[in-house]
Amino acid sequence: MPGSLLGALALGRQREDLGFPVLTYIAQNLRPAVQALVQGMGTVGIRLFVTLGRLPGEQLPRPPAAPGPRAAVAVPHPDVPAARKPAGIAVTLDAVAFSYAAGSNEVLSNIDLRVEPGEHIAVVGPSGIGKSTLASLLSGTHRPTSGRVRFDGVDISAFTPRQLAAHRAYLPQEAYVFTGTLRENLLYLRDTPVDDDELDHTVGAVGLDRLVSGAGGYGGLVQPHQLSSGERQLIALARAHLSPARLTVLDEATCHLDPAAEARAEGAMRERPGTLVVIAHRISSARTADRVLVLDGGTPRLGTHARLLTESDLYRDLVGLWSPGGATP
Ligand SMILES: Nc1ncnc2c1ncn2[C@@H]1O[C@H](COP(=O)(O)OP(=O)(O)OP(=O)(O)O)[C@@H](O)[C@H]1O
Repeated sequence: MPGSLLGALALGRQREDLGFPVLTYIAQNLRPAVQALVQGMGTVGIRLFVTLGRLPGEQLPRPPAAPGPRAAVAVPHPDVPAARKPAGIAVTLDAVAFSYAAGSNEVLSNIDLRVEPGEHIAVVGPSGIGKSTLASLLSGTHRPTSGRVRFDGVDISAFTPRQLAAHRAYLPQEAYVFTGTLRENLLYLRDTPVDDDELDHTVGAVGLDRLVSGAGGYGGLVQPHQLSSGERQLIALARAHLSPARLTVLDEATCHLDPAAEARAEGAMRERPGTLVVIAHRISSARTADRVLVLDGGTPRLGTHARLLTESDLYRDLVGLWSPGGATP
């Protein structure tokens, strides 16, 4: 691998949680050719097949700061449990469109979406449909070509990277861990003191206990290259759990964890106060979400798992193919 690419990868790792996922950009640059090949084969079935590689199940073999023009209107959605409403950010997309280059096709067109404060949304859809692009737009790492993204009614296009980082934690697939103590790594997004009780709570909830004891406690030194991909993801998840962010966007941020570890970590993020958007890596993420956003290239559908099973052919296909025994809620 050329030195410059290694340097760029290192830079991407350094900045990912602050909204500069250079590594993600590099990875995405390699995607179009592969996805063009798959899409060129021209069947929805093939695209679903690729997507199901990201939604593995037990029975399937793994296949290859100024107020914006619109004030925040806190109208709770009836599907959102009342106990979780107060703590999170309301995220709205108004007629959002995005293309990666001037004159190229829009990856996302005319997207209207409102995520309620404290709500947990899972995003599903065929490979290459724009889920990661949506995650980047929601977290402010990409700016819409047209339309607006708002946090609590405020257009985020004027936010500085520091302001964005104060509002939301964005975790892409490749987790950033740096050489330093475990405590330094865990508190990287935190600007207020944390006592060991709080650290213990997060570590226990996310499932990082074994790594903490292996490191000899929070003062133990962490070397990124000595950790597995899953361990790095757990550190990044614990860091987000400890952060003040009221919006967390997980873009396949648990993909290197086994199903049990993923369920535990995602459960911890779900219990944490705040709004949560998960680009679903397994269909279990969709089952546990308040609502699921199905991207299919047309108008996105947003609904509960149960409702989508009856109303969305694509969603039913995804769930049914994941679980051949039947698409049961
Ligand atoms: N940096 C980029 N430059 C140009 N095109 C890109 C870039 N990143 C993604 N794309 C294209 O945008 C489209 C949507 O990609 P995106 O990664 O958002 O889809 P996805 O649904 O997350 O896919 P997957 O499930 O495979 O991860 C794809 O056609 C992809 O090739």
